[in-house]
Amino acid sequence: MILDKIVDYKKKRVEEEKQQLPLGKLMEELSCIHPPRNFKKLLSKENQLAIIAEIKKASPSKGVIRENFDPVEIAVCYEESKVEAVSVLTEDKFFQGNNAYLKQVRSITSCPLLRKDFIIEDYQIYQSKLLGADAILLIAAILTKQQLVDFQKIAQEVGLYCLLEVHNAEELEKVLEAEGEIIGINNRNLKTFKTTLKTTEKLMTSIPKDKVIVSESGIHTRQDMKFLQALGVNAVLIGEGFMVADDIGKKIREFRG
Ligand SMILES: O=C(O)c1ccccc1NCC(=O)[C@H](O)[C@H](O)COP(=O)(O)O
Repeated sequence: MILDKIVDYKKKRVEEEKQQLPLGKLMEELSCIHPPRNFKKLLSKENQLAIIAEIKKASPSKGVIRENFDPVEIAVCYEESKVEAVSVLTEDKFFQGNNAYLKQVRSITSCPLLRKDFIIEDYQIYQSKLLGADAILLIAAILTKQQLVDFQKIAQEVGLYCLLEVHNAEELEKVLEAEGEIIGINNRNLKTFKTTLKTTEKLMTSIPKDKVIVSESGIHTRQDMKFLQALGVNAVLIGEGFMVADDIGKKIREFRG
């Protein structure tokens, strides 16, 4: 499965990153920790479907999505369009992302930033903070319940929110046991790459009302937004739907209706 390949590569990549900047040195650079921008509050506005807009050049399912890719230009457009948060893909091999993109985007926007990567080690959590993230993604499919608990604790200590991602009932149970507060339902089946919003519709019913719910992947139209809002979802995470647009601002206005 693609996740296994991504995780295998990630393990090697993190080892290289540790050689370049060992944890001790990274922690020294983190000596002054700023609180995160309020990712959770911005996603849970009453009567409004919040948008997390993703900066995503390529993906394993689609290959290159945006040829003319300038992360800073895209971030400026997202900020001008008043999205609630921005997600920056930093994974380099499968998504053609880069840690530098997160740093660059941080320097030009005050929007809350989600670091979108495959977190499998403590090191990456501290690194996310240093790169300027306000939130990180924790994927239940690649982490144990204990890792979800431990990683959330570290994230809280350094001032990062966590978006805990699930795709099925078993993963959701794990995330609820780990007391995740912001739950992302990934509509993409990572075996087939197919997306269906029915995944959100189905899993929503088992999520307590006090959680913030983000529907992720495969959201392509205003109709999709309306469908998810009617279900009671708090926020959507959209990558490809914006990345394929010539005029991203216009596309966001279309999605908002
Ligand atoms: O996008 C993929 O093909 C993919 C494959 C394997 C693991 C993760 C993948 N996507 C990561 C994401 O979560 C999406 O980038 C995000 O939800 C936005 O999805 P979309 O709007 O469909 O681009």
